[in-house]
Amino acid sequence: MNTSIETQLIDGKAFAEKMTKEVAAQVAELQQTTGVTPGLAVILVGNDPASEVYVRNKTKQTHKVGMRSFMHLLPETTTQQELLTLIQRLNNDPDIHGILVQLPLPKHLDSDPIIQAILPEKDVDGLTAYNAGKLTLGHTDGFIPCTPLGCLLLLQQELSNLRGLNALVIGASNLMGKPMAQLLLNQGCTVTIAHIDTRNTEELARQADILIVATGCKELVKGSWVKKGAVIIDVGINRITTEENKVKLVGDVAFHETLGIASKITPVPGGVGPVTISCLLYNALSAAKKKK
Ligand SMILES: NC(=O)C1=CN([C@@H]2O[C@H](COP(=O)(O)OP(=O)(O)OC[C@H]3O[C@@H](n4cnc5c(N)ncnc54)[C@H](OP(=O)(O)O)[C@@H]3O)[C@@H](O)[C@H]2O)C=CC1
Ligand SMILES: Nc1nc(=O)c2c([nH]1)NC[C@@H]1CN(c3ccc(C(=O)N[C@@H](CCC(=O)O)C(=O)O)cc3)C=[N+]21
Ligand SMILES: [Mg+2]
Repeated sequence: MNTSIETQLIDGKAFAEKMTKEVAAQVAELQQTTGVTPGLAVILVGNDPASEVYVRNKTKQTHKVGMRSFMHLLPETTTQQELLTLIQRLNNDPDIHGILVQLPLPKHLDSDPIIQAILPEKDVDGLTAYNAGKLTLGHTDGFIPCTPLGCLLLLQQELSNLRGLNALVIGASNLMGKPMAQLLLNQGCTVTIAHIDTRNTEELARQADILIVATGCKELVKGSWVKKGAVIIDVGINRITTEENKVKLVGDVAFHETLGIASKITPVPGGVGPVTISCLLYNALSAAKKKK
């Protein structure tokens, strides 16, 4: 039988607006009670298209909630040492509570030592060994990477209980796939991670109740890969040029093919992206609160 079901869109934008309002109220309260204004420093080296989308929206939202935003737009030619020196300076600056280095960095830079130079208490992206270790151990007092945290919050809104569900995470980066899998495991899901060398990703996808895709390959996941009734979280941000010569964003899932098969899916744009930003603001607020 080939009956089609109604696929619901998960409104990340609306979720993010609610969360951002809550953060704004807490920023105002923190200011009143302690005089502290949370400050977030963002470092972007060169020009990665997905990072540019992120930086644009982030700067707007940071100001909207009453935080300070310190943008460091550095040329493609920046050296490893220059970047390390900047991070040292931000680590020592009491007005900066959170530091975020946009990934990927240009190829001539070695990103891991740069990330690890960030003080764990300012690591609002949750990428240092300290915070990644906290997540793995199930501690709840470290910083959780913003995108997987946002995906989890959306899933918790849509599904009352994640326990026992089969979850497939496609993509295994330190920024997204790995922490996502860990979060889902901590919630009681049976988790599988697929990556570039996985041989049967399609077959694994067909068994997944929850499908989370973060690969940077536009429209990788086809409708035929999706189990009927699955919940899909599409993390991909890919810029394409349409036949009418317009630039638009598409995800890592062939969105239209999943309609009638998935029970719920996050659109791109308007899905995970805005929630990532709210989670970043939330983490920056937490960093400032711990400092007071
Ligand atoms: N909406 C949002 O808020 C955010 C969106 N993004 C977007 O999500 C995507 C992924 O980001 P990120 O995790 O940082 O990217 P990375 O490039 O760091 O990681 C991609 C991962 O996907 C794997 N992969 C690549 N191609 C395939 C494939 N065909 N099949 C299975 N696995 C594959 C890679 O495997 P291997 O390493 O083995 O090559 C790697 O593990 C990007 O489009 C990015 O722009 C990212 C963060 C936030
Ligand atoms: N250290 C690090 N941490 C990251 O979290 C990180 C990163 N590097 N590098 C780049 C990716 C990408 N990313 C996005 C976040 C929000 C939107 C976003 O706001 N998206 C809107 C776009 C709306 C629009 O402008 O069209 C949406 O999807 O609706 C996009 C992309 C975070 N990333
Ligand atoms: Mg990356």
